Amino acid sequence: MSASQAEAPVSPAPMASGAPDGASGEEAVSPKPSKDLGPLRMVWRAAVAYPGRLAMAGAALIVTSATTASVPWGFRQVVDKGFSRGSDPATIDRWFETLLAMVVVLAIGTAVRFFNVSWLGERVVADVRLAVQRNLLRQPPSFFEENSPKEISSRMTADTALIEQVVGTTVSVALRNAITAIVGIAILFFLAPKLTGMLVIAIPVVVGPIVWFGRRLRRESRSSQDRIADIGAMVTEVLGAARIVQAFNQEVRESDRFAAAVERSFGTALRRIKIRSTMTSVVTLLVLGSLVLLMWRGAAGVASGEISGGIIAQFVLTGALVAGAFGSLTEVYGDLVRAAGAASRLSELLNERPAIAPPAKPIALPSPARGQISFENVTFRYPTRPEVAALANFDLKVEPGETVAIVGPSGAGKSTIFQLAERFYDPQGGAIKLDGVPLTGADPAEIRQRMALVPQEGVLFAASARDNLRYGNWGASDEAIWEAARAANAETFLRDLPEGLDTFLGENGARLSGGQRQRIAIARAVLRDAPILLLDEATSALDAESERLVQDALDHLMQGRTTLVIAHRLATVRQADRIVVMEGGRIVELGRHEELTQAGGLYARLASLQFDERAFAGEA
Ligand SMILES: Nc1ncnc2c1ncn2[C@@H]1O[C@H](COP(=O)(O)OP(=O)(O)OP(=O)(O)O)[C@@H](O)[C@H]1O
Repeated sequence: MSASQAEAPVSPAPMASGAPDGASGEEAVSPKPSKDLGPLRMVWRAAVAYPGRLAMAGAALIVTSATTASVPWGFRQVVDKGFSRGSDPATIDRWFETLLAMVVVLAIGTAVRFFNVSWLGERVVADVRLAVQRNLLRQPPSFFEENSPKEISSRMTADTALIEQVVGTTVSVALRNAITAIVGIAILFFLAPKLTGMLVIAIPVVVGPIVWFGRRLRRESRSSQDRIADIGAMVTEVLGAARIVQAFNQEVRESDRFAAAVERSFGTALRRIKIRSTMTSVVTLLVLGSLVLLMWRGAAGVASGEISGGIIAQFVLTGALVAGAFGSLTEVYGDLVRAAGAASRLSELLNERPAIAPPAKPIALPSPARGQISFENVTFRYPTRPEVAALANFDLKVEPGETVAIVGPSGAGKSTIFQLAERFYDPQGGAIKLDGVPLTGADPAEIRQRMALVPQEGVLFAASARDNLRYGNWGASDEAIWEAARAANAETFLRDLPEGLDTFLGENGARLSGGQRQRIAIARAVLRDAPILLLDEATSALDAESERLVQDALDHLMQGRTTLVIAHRLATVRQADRIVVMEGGRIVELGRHEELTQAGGLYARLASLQFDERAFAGEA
C-alpha cells in the first residue's frame, strides 16, 4: 500500500464529505446517526426494483475482486519465470500476456462495476426524491407548518446524498474489500504462514492510526465546512441588508463580525492542515516502513532458499491489498449508520399519510356547477392552536353569483374561511357544503377545481409568463391567455415584455411590479374559469393608476361568479351584495355597506380606519 493509497479512505471524496456535511450549508440538519440499520430496508427495496443492474453490478464486483486478488499471483509468476536468467522467451511472453489479460479484465470489470453501481445509487436517489415529493404534494398546509420547507429541502438533498453514497459506493466498497480481505488472507497463509503471522500483527498497527487520523480529519473537515457556511450565511445576511447596515452606520461592526468569522474559519482550517501533515508523515512511515521490514525479513528467506523472490513480490502486494481492505472496511459501518439515519428521516416523509384525503367513494358534485357555498354552524380550531377557536358557530350561505365581502380585525378568522372552503382543513364541528354536497364527502381535487383563488400577493413561479398564466389551466391556448390578460388589465405590460409570453419572469416574478404580479394572478383566475372565486385583496398600497387597473380587473373577474372576498378596499365593500363583519371567529354584523355604516358598530369603526378615510367620510 502506498502512502497516497493509505490516505485515500479519509481524503474527502466528493460524496463522502460534500453531501452530508458540506452541501447542506448553513442550515445543516446534521444527519444524526441511527444505531439501527433497519431503515436501510427502504433503500434495498428501491434498489431491487432494478434486478438487471443489481446482477450486472454483482457480477462485475465478483470478477474485479477475484482479479484484484490474483494480480499479485501474476506478478509472482512474472518475477519468478519472466526475470530468471535463461528463461524461455515463450514462457516470458506467456506470463506477461497473462498479466496483461488480467489488467484488461480488471479495467473493463471496474468500469462495468462503477457504472452499474453508480447508476443504481443515482437511480435510487432519484426514485426516493420523486416518491417523497409526490407524497409531500398531497399533504395539507398544516403539514408544512410543522415541517419547514427548508428542513424538507435539506432532507431531499443532504439525506438523499447519504443514501446515494451508500448504494453507489459504500456497499460496493464493503463487498469488494470483504472479498479481497478473505481471499487475500487465505492466499497469504498458503504462501508463507510465518510472514503472514507477522503481517496479521502489523495490519492493526498500520491501519489503526490511519483510521484514527482519518476520523479526526473528517471531524475537522466538517467543522471547517460549518465555519465556511457561517461565512456564507453572514455574507448573504449583511449584503442583503446592506442598506440597513449603512443607514445605521454599522459598517465597522459588521466588518469586525465578519473578520471574526473568517479568522474562526482559518483557525479550523489550520487544525485540519496540522492533522493532515502529521498524518501524511505517520502513514508514510508506517506503511513504507512495515513494507521494508517485511521485505527485509523475506530477503532472509530468499537468501536461505526458503522462498522465491516472486513469492515475496506476491506476498507484499497481497499484504498491501489486505491492509487496504481492512482500512476501508472500518469506514463502512459509520457510513451505513449515517445513511440509516437519513433513510429513516426520508421514510417519515414518504410514509406521512395526508390528513385530508379523498373518501373511498367520493360524492360527485352536481354538474353543471351552481356555485353555492354554505357554512353551517362551523367550529374550527387549528391543530397547532387548539385553545383558540378560529371559527365559532360560523353560519353563512353564499348564493350562486353573489358577492360577499368579509371584513374584520386581524385574526378575526377571515383567511380561515378560505382555508376551510378549499378543504385544507376539516372543521371540528358543523359542515361546509358546495352545491349542497358536504366537502368531507367529495374529492378535494374536484372541490378545488371549482374554485379560483387570488391571494393577497400574486405568487409566481420561476417560469415563463405563459406558464405562470396558465398555471390552473394547462390546456389554455395563447388566444385564451391573451383574452384573460386583457380581462385582467395585464395585456399591455405582457406585450411589452422582451420575449412576450415566453419571457422568464424570474424568482417569484422578481422582474415585475407588485401590481403586475397581482394582475397576473387575476388573469390566472380568469383562465381557471371556476364558478367560485376566493379573493384576498392586497393590503399593500399600490399607486392610484395600478390600483385602478387591478380593481378594474377584479370587477371583470367577479362577473357571473360567486365571490367571497376578504375586502380591504372601499370600492369592494360598496359593491358587495352582503358584508360579513367578523370578530373572534364569529359573525358580529351582516348587511350592506350603507346599513352597516349607519348602524355605527364594529363595521363603521373598522371602515373608518381601514378604508380610505376621505372617501369614506365623503360617503358617510
Ligand atoms: N396556520 C395556523 N395555525 C394556527 N393558528 C392559526 C393559523 N392561521 C391562523 N391562525 C389563528 O387563527 C385565528 C384566525 O386567523 P385568520 O388568519 O383566519 O385571521 P384573519 O382574519 O385572516 O387575519 P388577518 O387579517 O391578519 O390575515 C387567529 O387567532 C390566528 O392566530
